[in-house]
Amino acid sequence: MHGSTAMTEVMGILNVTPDSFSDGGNFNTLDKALFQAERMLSEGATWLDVGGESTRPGASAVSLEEELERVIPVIKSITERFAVSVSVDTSKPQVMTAAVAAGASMINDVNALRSEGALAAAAATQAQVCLMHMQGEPRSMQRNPSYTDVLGEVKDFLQQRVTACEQAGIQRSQILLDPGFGFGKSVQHNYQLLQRLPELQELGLPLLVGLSRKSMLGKVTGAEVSQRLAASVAAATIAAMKGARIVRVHDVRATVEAMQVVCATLQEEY
Ligand SMILES: Nc1nc2[nH]c(SCC(=O)O)nc2c(=O)[nH]1
Repeated sequence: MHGSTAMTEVMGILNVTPDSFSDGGNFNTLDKALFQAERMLSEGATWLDVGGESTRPGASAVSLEEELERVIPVIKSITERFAVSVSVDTSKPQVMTAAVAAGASMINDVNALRSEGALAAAAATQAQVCLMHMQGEPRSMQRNPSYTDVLGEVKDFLQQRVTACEQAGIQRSQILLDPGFGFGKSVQHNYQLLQRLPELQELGLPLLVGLSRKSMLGKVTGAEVSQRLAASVAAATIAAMKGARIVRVHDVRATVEAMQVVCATLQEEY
């Protein structure tokens, strides 16, 4: 029983890549992003994760200028208008610095601050930091992921990154950890990590997980990306029951209601 009186928080995904607002219409990217942000907040998200570079396997790289142009105006507008915590999904130190200056309060780095200058940039802000495990690079990570003990190796990697952060002057109280579902893992690896999530709690830091609409869910349901709501809510529920502090999702309303059921279940007293 991983009872915790605090309800698992829901982080809404706000991708500001060109294809993420391809629904036509005459709004510009910023307007669409603000509309989405407001909708996710009204649905109960307490975090919004703003990302300008897709980290899907095989995604093309985005220049620093382009990434700044995409995410900074959105982060600035959201934090000026709404009472919500914003994380920036980036691996570039310059984007980290600018995003926190624009109002972001978490740096969400799928590369766990391994880029040149990233540790120093994060340390210079007082922002929270999410360190995520990835085996290999987005371009090639899904070719042939292999582990002797996936949980043990993910845990060791995260511990090493925490140590690197502490040596750079980042406090443990600023750090969250993330096993990185889908980032250099087979379907089996992903489900082993989800099943053994409580063992990552032994690192003593809050866990953030991203399972929403991922291919590990498609593989077992046969559902297309847009048809993975039930599987995504189920996965978020399992993660929350196993101690996740934040779940990063596309479908905020449904997930918030699932978290309310988890919270009622894990409460000790009535
Ligand atoms: N912290 C964290 N950040 C993420 N950014 C993405 S992008 C791929 C997708 O959403 O399918 N996944 C994650 C995740 O799992 N954890």
